[in-house]
Amino acid sequence: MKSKMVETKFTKVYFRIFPMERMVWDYVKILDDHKTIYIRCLQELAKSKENVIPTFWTFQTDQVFYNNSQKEVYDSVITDVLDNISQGQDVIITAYGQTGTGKSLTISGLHHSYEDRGILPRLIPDLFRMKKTATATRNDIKMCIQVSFVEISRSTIVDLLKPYPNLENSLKNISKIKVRNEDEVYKLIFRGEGRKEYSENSPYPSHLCSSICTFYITTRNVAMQNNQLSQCKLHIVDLAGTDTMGNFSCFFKNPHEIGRGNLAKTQLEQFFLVLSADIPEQIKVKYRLNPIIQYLGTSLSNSSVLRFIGHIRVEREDLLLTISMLRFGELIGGLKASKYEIKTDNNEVSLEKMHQLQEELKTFKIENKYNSILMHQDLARSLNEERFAHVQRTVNEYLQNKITELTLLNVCEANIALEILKLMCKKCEGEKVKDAFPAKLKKLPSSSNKIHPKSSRGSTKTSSTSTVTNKINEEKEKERMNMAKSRSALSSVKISRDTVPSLRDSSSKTRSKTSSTSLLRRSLTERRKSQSSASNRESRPKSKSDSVLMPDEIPPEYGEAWGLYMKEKIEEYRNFVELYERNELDAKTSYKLYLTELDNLRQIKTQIDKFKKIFLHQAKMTREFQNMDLRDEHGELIPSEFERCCLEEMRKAEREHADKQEVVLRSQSELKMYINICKQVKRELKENFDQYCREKYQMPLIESLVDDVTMLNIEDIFEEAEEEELKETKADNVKTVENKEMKEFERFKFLTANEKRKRKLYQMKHKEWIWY
Ligand SMILES: Nc1ncnc2c1ncn2[C@@H]1O[C@H](COP(=O)(O)OP(=O)(O)OP(=O)(O)O)[C@@H](O)[C@H]1O
Repeated sequence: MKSKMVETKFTKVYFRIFPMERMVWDYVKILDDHKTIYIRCLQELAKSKENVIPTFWTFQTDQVFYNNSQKEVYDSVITDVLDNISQGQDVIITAYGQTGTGKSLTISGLHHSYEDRGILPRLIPDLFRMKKTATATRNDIKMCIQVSFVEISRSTIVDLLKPYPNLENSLKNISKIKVRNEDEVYKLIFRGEGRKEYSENSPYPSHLCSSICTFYITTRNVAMQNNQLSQCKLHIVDLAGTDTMGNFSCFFKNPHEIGRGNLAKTQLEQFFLVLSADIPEQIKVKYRLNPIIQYLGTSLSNSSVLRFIGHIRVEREDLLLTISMLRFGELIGGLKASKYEIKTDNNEVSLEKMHQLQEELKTFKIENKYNSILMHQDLARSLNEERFAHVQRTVNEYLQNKITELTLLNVCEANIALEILKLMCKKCEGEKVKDAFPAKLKKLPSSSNKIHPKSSRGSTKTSSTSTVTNKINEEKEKERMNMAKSRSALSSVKISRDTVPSLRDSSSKTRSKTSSTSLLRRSLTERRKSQSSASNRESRPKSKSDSVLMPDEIPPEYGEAWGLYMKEKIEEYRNFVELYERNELDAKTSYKLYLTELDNLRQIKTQIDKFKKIFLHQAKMTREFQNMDLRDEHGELIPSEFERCCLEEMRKAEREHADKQEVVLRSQSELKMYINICKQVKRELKENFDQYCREKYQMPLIESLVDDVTMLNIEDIFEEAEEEELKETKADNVKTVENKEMKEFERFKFLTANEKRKRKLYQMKHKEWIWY
């Protein structure tokens, strides 16, 4: 395969400035070209140097975004990216920067409106459009898209495409899901978004770890043997925010969480330092310590398309971090170009291959023609009397051991030979020869009458000539002679079953006919032979109640007994179903209520934290600032009015929190109760069925199955509730929203919320309550 080596620079670095209500441009300036950015030298900001002429650091970028819409950012960053992907080149798009500067908004924007959706949701329809264009013109080209979505902290990897708890030990176990349309990807990423780790106390959904969404795009030419044309990866990375302890922007993060973000950025920086150095040997993946670098693997090299979007603030307190981000960008931007191999002549290759394949196809076609002539030729037309006589002779000789092999030219001859053999067998058993000749032979043309005994017999009715009769008699005599000879030979003839498929089939039919016993026993043996219970379930008639109360735990062997039970004990069965469905409905309602209450509880908790960490702190600072350290006669500090108000509000919220906890616990036990009733109904139904089996067949259900009612999976009920919700949202949206893509985006949002709840629920189930 020919290829072209090109030396190109694929790295681009962008910066997005966080907008403020009142922007102060004293420390940061942007040139009109929107590519050069100036940052005030920090040394000059010291008090002693207040009146010096300001000097600035200069940084060159590929574009600086300030007050740009999400669409503008997307259009700039994605230029050429889709072309690179279609050529099979790996792409990494990364957002990095200080905490709360808009990385997640740029990358996902999933928590925002459709208009403010980020790069990831905008790329999805474009990717599928690309797939459509690539496959539209050529039927032999197929493109497959798979998705992975992971969250990486200091040293652990979480698979966001699996339900919580989804911690993975190895990169090999990360799921890679094939997606066929936008809807499927949206569902996955919205769910994954909900499974991420968020800060509990931040005023916006702040991510504590880095996340990577990867698309694996494989193009194949199905007409070729070695059919993979290209395979590439598109990684979309949202790095954890970096920060400094004590900064107001990260008040909700603990030192561990801040350290995690800083470490990720520092290790990446180190890696790029080595990449940019002129070292002859590329760093091997196994030396990449950081899990993000390991995960990105060979995609993280200077021959891939790299798009880095730095996020910065321009306030004085953030300048140090801003400069650090710009320097990081400068380092990436300065990466040396590397040689990249582009397959330039796919068409040439495919043409060459195409010629070869066409030649092969020609040969196959001719071979196939001959085969079909030999296989399907009609007996009456193609097997003339000489040939028929020859077959008969050959079979006789074979039976008399004169020859060791039966040479037959086609299936027709084989059929005739078999018929003759069959006939011989019958003769051996003393049956009449006359009636035993195959019906097919009657149809032979009249020319064959001379030889064909049955046809000859027919012709005797009409023909009066003695020659014909004589010939018939001769034939009969001959036949008799042959039979006598062959009788002795026949005892030594062994016809292998493998060479006669029809024999094999008929014998199996006979076997199956004779193996019938009682209903249940037969059902047991037959069903045991069948492969999986899943396929059995598919073949069963499906009614709603059947799916509810003919659960997996009843073995498929009991299927027929279950059918009879449903007929005979229908009243009892209906009662069970009714009770089960009523409780299941109650469980669903109760679950929804429980989640709402849980949400309320969380909100109150956030409010309490806000009072504790922000308002009270502010009140205290204000009092200290105003030097209002008033003390009572016992020397106790008298709180200011502001502090008193905050304390009062906080206590009120704490009382509310305690009440809400009570409500949550109550709804939790209510939910448990409904689930237990459902389980009980199932158990009782099984016992009832077991009783029925004992009475009817004197055969109980397997003991362990009666006792062990599979845990009624609460997640199943919730999944169902979720699906219902999805349908409802879909229906609602159809009424209100016009735009199709917008509808899709908005209707999947609740999936994120649901996943967050599920994660919380899991954590709460496995955690002890903290009482205030
Ligand atoms: N360019 C912008 N325009 C308007 N709002 C913005 C912009 N950038 C960020 N925000 C807002 O700032 C808040 C923080 O944004 P976002 O969550 O994207 O930051 P982040 O860098 O991902 O934070 P973290 O590091 O904590 O995850 C959000 O409420 C977001 O809406």
